[in-house]
Amino acid sequence: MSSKPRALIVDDEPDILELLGMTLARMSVDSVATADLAEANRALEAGHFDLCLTDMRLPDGDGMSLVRWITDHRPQLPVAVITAHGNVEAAVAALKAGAFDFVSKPVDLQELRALITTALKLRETGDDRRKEDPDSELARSRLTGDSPEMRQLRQLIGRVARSQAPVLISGESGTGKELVARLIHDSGPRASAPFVPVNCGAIPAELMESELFGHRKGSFTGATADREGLFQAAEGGTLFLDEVAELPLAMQVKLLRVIQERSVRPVGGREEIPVDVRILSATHRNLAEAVQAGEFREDIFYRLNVIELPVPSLRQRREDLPGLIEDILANLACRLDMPQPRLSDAALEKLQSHPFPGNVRELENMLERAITLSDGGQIEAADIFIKTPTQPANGGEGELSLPPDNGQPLPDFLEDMEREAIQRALERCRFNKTEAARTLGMTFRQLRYRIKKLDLD
Ligand SMILES: Nc1ncnc2c1ncn2[C@@H]1O[C@H](COP(=O)(O)OP(=O)(O)OP(=O)(O)O)[C@@H](O)[C@H]1O
Repeated sequence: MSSKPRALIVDDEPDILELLGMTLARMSVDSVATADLAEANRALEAGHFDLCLTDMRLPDGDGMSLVRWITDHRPQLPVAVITAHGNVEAAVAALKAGAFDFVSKPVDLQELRALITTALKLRETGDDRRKEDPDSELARSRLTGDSPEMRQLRQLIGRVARSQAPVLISGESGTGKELVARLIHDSGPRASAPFVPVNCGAIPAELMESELFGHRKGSFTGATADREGLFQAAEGGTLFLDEVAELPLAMQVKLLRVIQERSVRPVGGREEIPVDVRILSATHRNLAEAVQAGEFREDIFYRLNVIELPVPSLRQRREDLPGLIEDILANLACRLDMPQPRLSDAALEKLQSHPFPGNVRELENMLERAITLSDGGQIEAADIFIKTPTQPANGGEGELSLPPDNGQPLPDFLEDMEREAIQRALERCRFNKTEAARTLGMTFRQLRYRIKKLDLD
């Protein structure tokens, strides 16, 4: 691809046309300036473009109709909109309609340059193979499953990977939400920059601001040096907010500001630091319900949920089970440096009749346990241990007993009891951590911490 990239600019304000044209020229991009929709359409019909920048309000109509036309007829052409300052609705509507990004007036040159760079990267990766096959090899190799649900998910991933719009990945625990987020990052123009996952439920509320936005030396006890936050660590790449429903309300407000301004202010700092980060988030909860319950702010929900990507549960795609088992056993065998065991028919049947409330993660745990129990090259039904609410790990719902008189140190015994109580609660609540935390009389955050500490995940 040796020829210079070409951009189409659509705006009726001569000053903006000039600014955009000059910025593009400095980045070695040729541009064609048009002042209204009719002219833009003629240009699109006549030639090839690698990027389109359009104003929202045009003399003969709405920039949105151009976004829709391009999405339908030129899906490989990244189109970005120029919105009036503070018009969040217009920006969100354009992203939903297929715009890959937006820039607001007055146009910030640094932001504009970052946008153009990302769009041009799409040109480099948008080869013909990808055009014909959105269900890419990369996605197939990582996300196992040939069910229609899985194929559709992979196609959606391919599509949203090209956009810069925030995506909310929803689905039950263990369905593969983090895997999906990584795939969106790795299949898009930000792949060579960092992917930074943040578990919003695991960071103590009082540290969250400094973790996300960084801090200046001396801003609080223990801040012995300047430290950059996770937003800056993800510069040019993707920040993945896992368990986003657990973000405290005060942090939601701060996050909204960062998304809107595209800059962060470290704790104790006065300056704003511009950041170019795409935000993906995930939740196993129904965020719309959390908004209704007053636990999640509607404005931030609206900004994070520009595109919703639901990940199906294992129950919704049972036909994928044999393929998943095969892949997981192959991975485990490789990790444990042993030949890949086979699964007896009875063992497969046993797995097929289980509802898998903990989804793929539960299947992985079950097979890992089975592999260590099985002797020889075959996993039998007896090696598959299915925990049900009525048949917990220790064989019965009995009382937790006193320490055995075997000299076990008390702290170890207490830790065992804690582990057992948490495991039972999780099983009773079908691995819904929020619910389990409630029955244990602790906050979700505390439970996440204990699970991590006790290595229960
Ligand atoms: N379709 C799939 N193919 C292969 N592996 C999968 C698939 N889906 C999930 N996994 C595996 O299952 C495990 C759980 O996935 P992941 O951590 O992405 O789930 P999650 O939805 O983010 O869970 P949680 O909500 O509990 O954080 C991972 O080890 C992941 O690699």
